[in-house]
Amino acid sequence: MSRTVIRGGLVITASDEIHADVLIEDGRIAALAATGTPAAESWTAERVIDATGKYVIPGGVDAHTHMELPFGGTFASDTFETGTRAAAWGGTTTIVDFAVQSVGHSLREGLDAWNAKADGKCAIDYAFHMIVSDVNQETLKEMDLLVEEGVTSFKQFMAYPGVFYSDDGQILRAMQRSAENGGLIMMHAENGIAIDVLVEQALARGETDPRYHGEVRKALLEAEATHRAIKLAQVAGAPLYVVHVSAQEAVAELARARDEGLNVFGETCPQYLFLSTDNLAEPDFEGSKYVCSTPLRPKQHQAALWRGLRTNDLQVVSTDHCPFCFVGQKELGRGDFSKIPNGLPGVENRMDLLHQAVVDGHISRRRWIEIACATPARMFGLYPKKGTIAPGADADIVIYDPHAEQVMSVETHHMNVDYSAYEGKHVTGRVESVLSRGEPVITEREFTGRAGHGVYTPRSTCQYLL
Ligand SMILES: NC(=O)NCCC(=O)O
Ligand SMILES: [Zn+2]
Ligand SMILES: [Zn+2]
Repeated sequence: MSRTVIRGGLVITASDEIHADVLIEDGRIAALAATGTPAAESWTAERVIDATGKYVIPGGVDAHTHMELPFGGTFASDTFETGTRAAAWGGTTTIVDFAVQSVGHSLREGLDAWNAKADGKCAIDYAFHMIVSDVNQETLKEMDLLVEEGVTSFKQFMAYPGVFYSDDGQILRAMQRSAENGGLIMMHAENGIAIDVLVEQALARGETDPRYHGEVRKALLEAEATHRAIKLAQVAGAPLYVVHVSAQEAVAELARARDEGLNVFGETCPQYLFLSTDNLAEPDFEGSKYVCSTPLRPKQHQAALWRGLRTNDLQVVSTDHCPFCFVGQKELGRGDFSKIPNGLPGVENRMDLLHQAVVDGHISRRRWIEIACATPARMFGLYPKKGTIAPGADADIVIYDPHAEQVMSVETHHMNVDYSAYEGKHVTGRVESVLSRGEPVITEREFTGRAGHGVYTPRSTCQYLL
């Protein structure tokens, strides 16, 4: 039996903060005991990690990543190998990525393809949601099978007509199915049909710069789609999780639905909390680095997002990590913002940025762990294996130095992308060491993991329903 003890740290979970030692046996947490007590002192182990003065927190659960996603004629630049290694550097020990059903193909074909991309490559554990792009009778039957085997959430798009888009009828059918089989529909809520009209009109006026991406993808069209998705879910009697919420008007729709007692949930991302349309307006095509959908919003939307995270009208912060290099990828949209591949890098930055939110007073330490670890694990059927520090849980643990100072930069990050969305940002706090199922993946700021350590992790259904 292999044993590790982590001594002297402040153990933080979504519910508690205690000075405790943590005993790990064979990759799982075996026990916690208050530091200095006879019980803790009696533990012996081959590996002892001194966490004095540090936080001992659950590994992050990033429930929204896109490694190698095909988009706009190119592929997201992080592979499962590079992306999960970068995630580990940033204190994330589980990702839930999106397998894609292409139109005319089955869900199974998409899932098999994504399994093949990830198999043997990942440094940390991983699971899959399924993007449903082609709702038909076969797809609906396949959804039942996928839920049974641990792919329990399905993303649909009200945006991107002709690519991932589903109409209201297709959405309603998938929601009705998920009401029966226990799956959770994740919605990209933007009115893509209306947006495409505005894109065409903007380009006809010669408005081709990246900043127009933010102007045509209007907050009202995010709010309208969010409202419609909520009503469709209500008709179907299904729970709903709205991804990458960025507009204050969309937060208001979620808050109203939750006040009515509906099982409606919302996720936002660090880019909406820390970046804005000011970035999209950067000159010399630099704004393309910040093109994602939903788009970055004017700064005043950020207050509503922080408030939503405090009031639990928003429950999760994921990255929507979908990196494209500036050179050769974002550049595809020079002269036409609609051709810029959509997405930002961030899988390595999330835990640190949210710790900075603690330092800045936006959220408490326990809320940091709740929105970044515990709730995503519960929302997507991974709890308590993932997302907490408790006996029986996987020993996915981060030793976090809350006093270290760092400056985020492409020069020092590990993501396979040629820019940082947070270049030059000063952050207090840094990951020092990371264990994945008890194995050291980052050891005092050295990568000690390996491709293939991470395993596919089937999920149960949502554990967060009212
Ligand atoms: N968000 C984004 O811009 N790219 C990834 C695809 C998606 O999540 O819609
Ligand atoms: Zn989306
Ligand atoms: Zn996404």
